[in-house]
Amino acid sequence: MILKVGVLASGNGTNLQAIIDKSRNGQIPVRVAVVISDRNAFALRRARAHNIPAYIVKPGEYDSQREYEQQMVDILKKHGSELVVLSGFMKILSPHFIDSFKGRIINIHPSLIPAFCGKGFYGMKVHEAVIDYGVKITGATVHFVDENVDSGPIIIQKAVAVEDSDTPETIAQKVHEIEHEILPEALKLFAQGKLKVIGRRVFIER
Ligand SMILES: Nc1nc2c(c(=O)[nH]1)N[C@@H](CN(C=O)c1ccc(C(=O)N[C@@H](CCC(=O)O)C(=O)O)cc1)CN2
Ligand SMILES: NCC(=O)N[C@@H]1O[C@H](COP(=O)([O-])[O-])[C@@H](O)[C@H]1O
Repeated sequence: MILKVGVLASGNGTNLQAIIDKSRNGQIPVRVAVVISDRNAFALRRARAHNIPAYIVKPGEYDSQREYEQQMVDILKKHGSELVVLSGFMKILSPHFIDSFKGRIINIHPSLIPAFCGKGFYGMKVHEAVIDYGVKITGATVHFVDENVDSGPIIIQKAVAVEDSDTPETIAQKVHEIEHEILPEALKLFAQGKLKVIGRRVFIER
């Protein structure tokens, strides 16, 4: 059974590219049905290069957060999205959007949640905070999305060492490599129906 996913992205789209590549070569039972961004992100160019419908939906063009989010919901449902993937998406979604896809929204975050997450922690800001704090490991997290930020049940995490020579840029590169592995894996597990959420915990049927 091929899972149709809708992707929301605000940036370069390397995680989107990983999903596209692994779905096209049959590694994961997934098809990217639509991509939406809040800005003219390079991720949209990646989608169009593979003939995937791609939309810019700008929050500032709507009278309310609800109308903005409803436009995205309508597009996602028009394209048959069964799971919504936040792949470097930079807008915090309200309960209206969350309720429209209850239990069917996942996010990739570039740290080991609950460290370095929440409002204000995105992109390079996360890796800068990792260096500033002096932690010895970091990594990436795939989690279900709820109405709070980066607080949903965790699906997969993978860690990497922070070396003395590391910079935010070198950490970003190492974390990206992890992300491009664990996000597709999480999609595969969801598509196979192998994720069971009990309270805050996600149990994976092996
Ligand atoms: N309801 C939820 N919405 C979103 C979640 C979530 O877990 N629950 N995850 C984020 C993605 N994210 C971290 O993984 C994240 C994205 C953005 C921010 C943030 O502080 N954004 C700034 C605006 C930045 C911009 O517009 O460029 C802000 O809101 O002030 C924090 C975490 C996606 N949505
Ligand atoms: N808090 C959200 C956040 O910081 N997300 C991060 O944005 C990057 C997007 O990269 P990409 O556009 O190349 O996939 C990724 O590192 C992702 O974890």
